Amino acid sequence: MEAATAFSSSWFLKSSILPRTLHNFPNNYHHYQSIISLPVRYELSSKSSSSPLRLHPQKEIGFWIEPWNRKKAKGLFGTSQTSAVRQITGSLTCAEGLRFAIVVARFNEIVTKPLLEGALDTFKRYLVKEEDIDVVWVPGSFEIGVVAENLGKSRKYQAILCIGAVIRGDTSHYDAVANSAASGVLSAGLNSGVPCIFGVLTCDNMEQALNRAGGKSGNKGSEAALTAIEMASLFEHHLKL
Ligand SMILES: Nc1c(NC[C@H](O)[C@H](O)[C@H](O)CO)[nH]c(=O)[nH]c1=O
Ligand SMILES: CC(=O)[C@@H](O)COP(=O)(O)O
Repeated sequence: MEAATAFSSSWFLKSSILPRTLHNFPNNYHHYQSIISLPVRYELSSKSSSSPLRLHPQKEIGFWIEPWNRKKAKGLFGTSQTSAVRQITGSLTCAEGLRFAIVVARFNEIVTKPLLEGALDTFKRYLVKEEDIDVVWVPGSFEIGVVAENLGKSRKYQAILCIGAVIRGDTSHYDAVANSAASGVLSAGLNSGVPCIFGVLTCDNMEQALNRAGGKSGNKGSEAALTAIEMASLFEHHLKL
């Protein structure tokens, strides 16, 4: 996908898609919105206006290099791209139209609120519409799993983002809540078949937590939103049953 974006922005591909090549494309070529044939005797220039290929940076693009040209193409995309192995990843640039639920714990709200804001901001930057996001508040991180599983099973969302902050106290309660939150989110994903993302901080003290909620260590809510988009895209565009 990243390679395809680079193509569309700076290179002009003088070849055109060969129906023969499309016909020969192995297995699941229908997974891709566009398939580019690279007969390797391509010519590149920066004049993209008259390109016969309309590359859309927000669409998944599959590359098919004819077997007899693969040796020559080696190095263009790295060796793995030239083998017969298909590599599949979710995309961050196909987030439009995907729906997300965020389950957020009220406990340690001073931390979870900025984590939520970071997540919402990232969804916005990646073109997820506000109406495609539902935020569900729960009392504490211990409660996240059951709600996430329920939301996953509703089939209304492509990914569920779970946000919480477990901060160590004087007793072993921390371990119980942190472990329950982690296994709850994991089970929710496995049982519902919908990606459930672990955006729950497990910190030794409040300073560590605030640093990760928009402080000097970034915003883990924002990072978790990116993971949610990638996983939602992976499932929606490639792994749908
Ligand atoms: N101590 C923390 C909690 N504790 C509350 C539990 O999550 C739960 O709500 C309660 O045990 C009732 O079932 N929650 C956090 O999210 N973070 C904590 O540090
Ligand atoms: C992780 C917690 O639940 C925490 O608030 C418990 O604190 P303590 O161990 O001092 O009771």
